[in-house]
Amino acid sequence: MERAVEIKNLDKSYEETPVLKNLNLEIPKGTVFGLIGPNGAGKSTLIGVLTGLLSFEGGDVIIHGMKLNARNELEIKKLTASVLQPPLLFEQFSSLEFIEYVCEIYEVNKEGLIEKAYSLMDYFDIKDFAKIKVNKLSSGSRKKLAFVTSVLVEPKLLLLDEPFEAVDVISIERMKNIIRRLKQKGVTIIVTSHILEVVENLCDDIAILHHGHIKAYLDSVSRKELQKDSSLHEIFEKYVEVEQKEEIVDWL
Ligand SMILES: Nc1ncnc2c1ncn2[C@@H]1O[C@H](COP(=O)(O)OP(=O)(O)OP(=O)(O)O)[C@@H](O)[C@H]1O
Repeated sequence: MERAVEIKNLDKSYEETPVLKNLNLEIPKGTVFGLIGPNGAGKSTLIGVLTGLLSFEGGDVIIHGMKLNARNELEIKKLTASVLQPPLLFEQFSSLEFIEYVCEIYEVNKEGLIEKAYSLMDYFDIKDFAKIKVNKLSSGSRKKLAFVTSVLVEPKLLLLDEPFEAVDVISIERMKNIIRRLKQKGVTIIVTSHILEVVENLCDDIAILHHGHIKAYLDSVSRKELQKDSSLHEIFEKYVEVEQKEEIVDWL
């Protein structure tokens, strides 16, 4: 199986604090990959490293066979799009101006682009905001605008950090439809989410990240085996060794 992403012995710290520790991970091409883990596990940091926005101290990150370094950075950025948490938007642009600006950076073919942008905005009920400034949008609409833009730049690798957070249930279903459609077209999608039901039914392989380590890698075979008797929620609890703390709120 070809790999979209290979991460070898990755070390990433913020100042003196290590966050990703000797992390190894391989993500198959053309799949939807779920990255789950408790708050502070390092999911956004890992996504940030993959976007090329965050530097790292040790190890190798290889995307589509290219090592992430100064020489390949631009080429890798061109084949990668992301929805970050919080989404990275330009506040003084209108939604449509933002889309057009990002598409220009990615050198997307302009023919039919506006029509495509409007149809996707319509699908996510943000068409009425096309001429509205980004800083006036609600948090859900901001997320949807970031998602729509990331689709329009036609990436080979799509990084989605909490794409469903703040998004209504109808739009979550529609995002899932688009993600499945992109997968059919051969795009690799990496998704982080705390909504395990969505991860469970959307993703192929799933990794559980905890304290900067991959605690479990669930591929289709191990998922079938483990999920015979347990839900993803139970598997998650097991791997992150959830501490029972009910007595702490006894006073309530
Ligand atoms: N810019 C930063 N400077 C210093 N520490 C940071 C910075 N960003 C994140 N951290 C720390 O790194 C650790 C991992 O954070 P990260 O945001 O990657 O986790 P996460 O798994 O995405 O969490 P969540 O589910 O809460 O979004 C946390 O301890 C966090 O406090």
